[in-house]
Amino acid sequence: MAGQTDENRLHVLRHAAFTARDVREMERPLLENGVPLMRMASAATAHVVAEMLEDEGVALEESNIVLLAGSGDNGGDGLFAATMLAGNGASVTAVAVGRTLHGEGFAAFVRAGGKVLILDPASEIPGCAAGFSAGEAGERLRAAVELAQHAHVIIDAMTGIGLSGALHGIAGTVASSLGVDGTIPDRTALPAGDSTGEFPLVVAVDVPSGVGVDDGAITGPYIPADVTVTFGALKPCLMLPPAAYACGRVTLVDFSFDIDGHMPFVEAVSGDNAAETVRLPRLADTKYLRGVTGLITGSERYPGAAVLSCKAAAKTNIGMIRYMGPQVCRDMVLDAVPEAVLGKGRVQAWVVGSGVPTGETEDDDFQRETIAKLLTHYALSSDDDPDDDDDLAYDMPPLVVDAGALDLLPDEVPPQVVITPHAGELASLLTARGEDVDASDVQNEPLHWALRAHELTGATVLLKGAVTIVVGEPADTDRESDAQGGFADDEQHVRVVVSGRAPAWLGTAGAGDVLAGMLGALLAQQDDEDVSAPDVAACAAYLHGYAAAQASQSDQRGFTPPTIYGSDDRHLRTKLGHPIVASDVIGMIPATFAELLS
Ligand SMILES: NC(=O)C1=CN([C@@H]2O[C@H](COP(=O)(O)OP(=O)(O)OC[C@H]3O[C@@H](n4cnc5c(N)ncnc54)[C@H](OP(=O)(O)O)[C@@H]3O)[C@@H](O)[C@H]2O)[C@@H](O)CC1
Ligand SMILES: Nc1ncnc2c1ncn2[C@@H]1O[C@H](COP(=O)(O)OP(=O)(O)O)[C@@H](O)[C@H]1O
Ligand SMILES: [K+]
Repeated sequence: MAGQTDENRLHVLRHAAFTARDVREMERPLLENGVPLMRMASAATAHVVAEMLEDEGVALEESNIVLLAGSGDNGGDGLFAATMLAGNGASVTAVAVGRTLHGEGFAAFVRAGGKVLILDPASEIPGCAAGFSAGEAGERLRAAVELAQHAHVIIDAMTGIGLSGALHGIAGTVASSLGVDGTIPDRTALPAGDSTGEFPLVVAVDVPSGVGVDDGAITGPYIPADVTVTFGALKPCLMLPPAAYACGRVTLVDFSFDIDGHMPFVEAVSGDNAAETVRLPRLADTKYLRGVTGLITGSERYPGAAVLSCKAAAKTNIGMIRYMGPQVCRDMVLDAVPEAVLGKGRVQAWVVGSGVPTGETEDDDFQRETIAKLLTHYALSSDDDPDDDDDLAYDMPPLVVDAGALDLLPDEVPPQVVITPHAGELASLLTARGEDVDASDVQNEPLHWALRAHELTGATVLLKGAVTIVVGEPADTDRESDAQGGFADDEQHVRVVVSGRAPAWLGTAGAGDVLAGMLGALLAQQDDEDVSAPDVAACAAYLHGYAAAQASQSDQRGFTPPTIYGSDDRHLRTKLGHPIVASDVIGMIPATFAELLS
């Protein structure tokens, strides 16, 4: 049984992220017992840096390393790591970006022969002359940036979980000179978060300094890392977009934290989770018991979306699909899926809007009218004044609202309504509700805006991207407290789940239609009320991503669970894969089920 427990713990460590506050709570008892966490953190960091140099064929004695050190414990971790590297022959310069340096770390570093460059004229670091002129401060800054640009490795230890707001001051200037300012990482998608191997390699200590630790937002300067060595537990920024794209490969140093005693703030779905949401056929099943999905998708303008959504749904383990749409779509759907049933009837879940143009257009009026009529059954009265119709809305089957149906969403809906926008669509939905936001704001702070959309509408929000974020209510939420406006006020009450299973090859026309169909089918087969809508939605994104990975033969993912420091699975370069079209993803759905269920 011990093995089983270890396996569970490992799964949680690799798929759950905890807020900075919880991480501090988890480290406290260990620190009180005198466990030398900083020494453990720095030894692991030094080891990872040495391994990276070895991988690139650079001997430690020949290497130039620049440590960017802040004045907190993150800088302390960096200084002790740098001490070990200097002690083993590396040439290491510590650049102090704050006014102070961790006392013991600094003393050890100097003893090991490390060099120090201080940038702040007002700094108070023993033995380092300060009070230099503004001109000299500028010279020193340029020299530090130049040194770092020509190093083999930059160790980024400016800020860790103690960051507040965007990086400012000297740390901010250093980060924007060496990295980027406020833009999301623009890098080639390589398997296992691999780097291109170009110097300087960047190793982030705990987290890349400057990214939003708890929300993964990018609002200021930071240095994208090739590798992040993180301590104790994953922080949300290592999992949430866009910060996760700035972390590179992640190594987690297990400090034996009491992870069971704390609620993760974000969880990444795994293959096991996805398999659990699949309803296995039963001996006495009928097509109706296996679930029926109704789709009102496609239009005269975009008939292909009807085919993609219907075919994807039909292949995602259900008994039947019903399709409603214009003649051209009906013909194409029947051609692609002769099993489809046309017209109205009982369903266990709906999918609406994929391939339906937004706004008023003549051709598609009928499609939008049908969707609008269906959506009225999901409209809730305002929070303060629940009425009997709300019960009917809560009793409606789950509904996926995609693309051209998003602007028809009622003001407030129950949580079995899952909206599936990309960043631009979420920005439009929020703008229509009075928020001042555009698509790039959503890309920079996706969690914030997904939470806002959930709070405003009550819907489960699936925000698409390389890492897809889903927010909504946990399974055990009771409706009475919702009606009193209880949800979303307290972030603990909101479930945040991500899936980063897909390779970037999936960013191709029609991929969203395929996801909508798969999600509709996965919702139709749920007969366990303990599974929350956000979990089902994230698992649909996982299955979709997995099928895309199979179709493109790619090992690249938006989020790769971390390697546990000290385990044997030292990183191997894996398959990059090849381009695909959305139909290829549908073709791989059966193989995905076979693989995940075996
Ligand atoms: N978890 C664990 O188990 C263990 C954790 N450990 C390590 O401790 C780290 C946490 O250390 P911490 O608490 O000292 O805070 P830290 O991240 O160094 O940040 C404070 C510094 O950042 C600065 N600063 C803040 N905001 C800023 C801004 N916007 N722009 C610019 N500067 C800003 C702030 O400056 P100030 O505001 O004081 O001027 C101060 O200098 C943690 O991440 C991990 O590495 C390990 O050693 C052991 C085990
Ligand atoms: N860089 C990426 N990496 C992985 N998956 C991606 C990436 N970009 C987009 N995707 C996925 O591809 C799909 C695109 O959907 P969408 O934008 O709605 O396309 P369409 O409207 O053409 O169907 C989403 O599931 C999204 O998560
Ligand atoms: K850092």
